[in-house]
Amino acid sequence: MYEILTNAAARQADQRAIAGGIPGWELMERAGRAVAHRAAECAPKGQRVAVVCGPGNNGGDGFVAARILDEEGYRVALYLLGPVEALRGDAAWAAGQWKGKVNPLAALDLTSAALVIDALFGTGLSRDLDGDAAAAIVAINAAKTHTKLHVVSADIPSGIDGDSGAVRGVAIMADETVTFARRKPGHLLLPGRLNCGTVTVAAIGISDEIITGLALPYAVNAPGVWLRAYRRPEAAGNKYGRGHAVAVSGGLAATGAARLAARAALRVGAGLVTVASPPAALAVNAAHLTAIMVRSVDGPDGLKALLGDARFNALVIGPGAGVGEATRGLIAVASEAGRALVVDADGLTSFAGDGPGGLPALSALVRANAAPTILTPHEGEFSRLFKNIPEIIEAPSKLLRAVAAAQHSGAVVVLKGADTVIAAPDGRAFINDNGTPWLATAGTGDVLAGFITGLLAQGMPGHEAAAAGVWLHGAAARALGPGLIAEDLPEALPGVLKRLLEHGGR
Ligand SMILES: NC(=O)C1=CN([C@@H]2O[C@H](COP(=O)(O)OP(=O)(O)OC[C@H]3O[C@@H](n4cnc5c(N)ncnc54)[C@H](O)[C@@H]3O)[C@@H](O)[C@H]2O)[C@@H](O)CC1
Ligand SMILES: Nc1ncnc2c1ncn2[C@@H]1O[C@H](COP(=O)(O)OP(=O)(O)O)[C@@H](O)[C@H]1O
Ligand SMILES: [K+]
Repeated sequence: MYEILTNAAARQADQRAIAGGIPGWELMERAGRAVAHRAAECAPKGQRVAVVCGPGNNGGDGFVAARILDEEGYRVALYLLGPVEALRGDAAWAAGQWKGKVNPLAALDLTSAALVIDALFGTGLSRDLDGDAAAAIVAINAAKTHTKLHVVSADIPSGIDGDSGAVRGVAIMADETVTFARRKPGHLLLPGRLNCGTVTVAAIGISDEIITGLALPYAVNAPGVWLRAYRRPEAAGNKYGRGHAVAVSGGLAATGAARLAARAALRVGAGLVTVASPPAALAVNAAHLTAIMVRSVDGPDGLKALLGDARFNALVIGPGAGVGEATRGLIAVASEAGRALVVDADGLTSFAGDGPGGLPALSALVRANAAPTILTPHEGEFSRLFKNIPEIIEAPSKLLRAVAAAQHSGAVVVLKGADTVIAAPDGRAFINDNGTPWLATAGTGDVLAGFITGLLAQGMPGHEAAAAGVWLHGAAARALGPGLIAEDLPEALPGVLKRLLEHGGR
């Protein structure tokens, strides 16, 4: 159930199910029934329900839901955008089954309604809303603010773009969204996710074989997509088998970020962790570290000497590093030494722009390195790094921006935020949904970079390590809740890992 259906893939899935012998009207009947059943759980029988229907198949789902709720004893009023004669195909069939009145959408009356079924637009939304549809949505959202009106959306809240999560002019604020077969990007990406309320996925007869056959490149970031690649410690193993991670420290006044990353790498299971410290900051780092080792490393040459020891197998460079030539040099050394590498924070900004030493230099390093490189930008760093590449910056969704950036750079790109996207250069991507706004606090990004580095040190492949790091970060944050600070996140990991490994994360 982790796969994500784009609008086009949802249409393909419907078509394959129909070709496989389930008539389209039956898919619609099941879709409408699933919406009606969810709605019936939200309000007692006898209540007034307003069903708003659009001109396509999403509207058809609304006609089915209206009929079922009417049969179950609700007082249903149905409103349609446009004339009933304009409905085509399965939607026309569903309208034919509705024996009640069809009111124009402009006549929408929410007085004393307990429920709204939103079936205006689903995956076929193709432009910004205006006119009667926009007015109805504004009225429904406004009514919700001063009554106990419960809104259930069919497939996706109307006005939300299923592929990007963007609001097309105006969009329904739903309490419940019942989608079909699998979630769409718009259920996971902001702002769409905030409009969905609780999302339920109804099966409607589209089989797992159909979904598998579509070879979908996108999935929700859950243990199911990376747990098989996670390396458990071996019964007869030792720390050397679990990798040696290196966090490269900034100068005297900027050492904390690397220590946060180092602590995270250790907690997530790297066998050994070393902070590579500029000589001037050695005493500060040494004074703050216990299980983590510290080594004096003077600039790129010093790092090159350190990496003469092949056991240092994964590095994080960028937190607290400072922007410029020296940081670029460190990244070049790690990359040329063929090490798994997480480039974060100042490491990313050091390659901003497309001049010499800019993004092309970073991409060349990434492509020449057989080990994985992970870039972990937040939106600001992402814009700085890719600002001159229109096909990345102007891609129509956060999902596609991250995918384009991964394909362009050759690196795994973790585009952070409340809806972090983890994209691989082969075009696959995961969207994360277990974050919490309590993560919006200083240093949590350094911890994330450390989690990923620690997983890479243990030999996890790049895309899976990045995805696992993001999920564990979110799970640790949820386990802590309000008041969390970056330092807490690695300390919450043992409980999260225990639940994950013993009960699959539940
Ligand atoms: N057989 C199928 O294909 C199934 C489809 N289902 C439902 O069908 C939906 C997709 O149906 P459609 O492809 O017909 O698309 P929609 O029903 O989402 O909307 C398309 C219709 O809205 C119009 N439209 C698009 N944007 C508009 C705007 N901004 N203002 C005014 N009109 C606009 C289009 O011209 C078209 O008539 C899914 O979301 C799902 O709810 C389900 O019933 C399951 C089966
Ligand atoms: N509202 C939010 N919901 C979920 N996660 C968030 C939210 N805001 C920030 N985060 C997460 O917190 C981390 C912040 O990283 P970053 O911006 O690099 O901060 P810092 O540089 O202070 O470490 C990222 O993993 C990001 O995805
Ligand atoms: K809808």
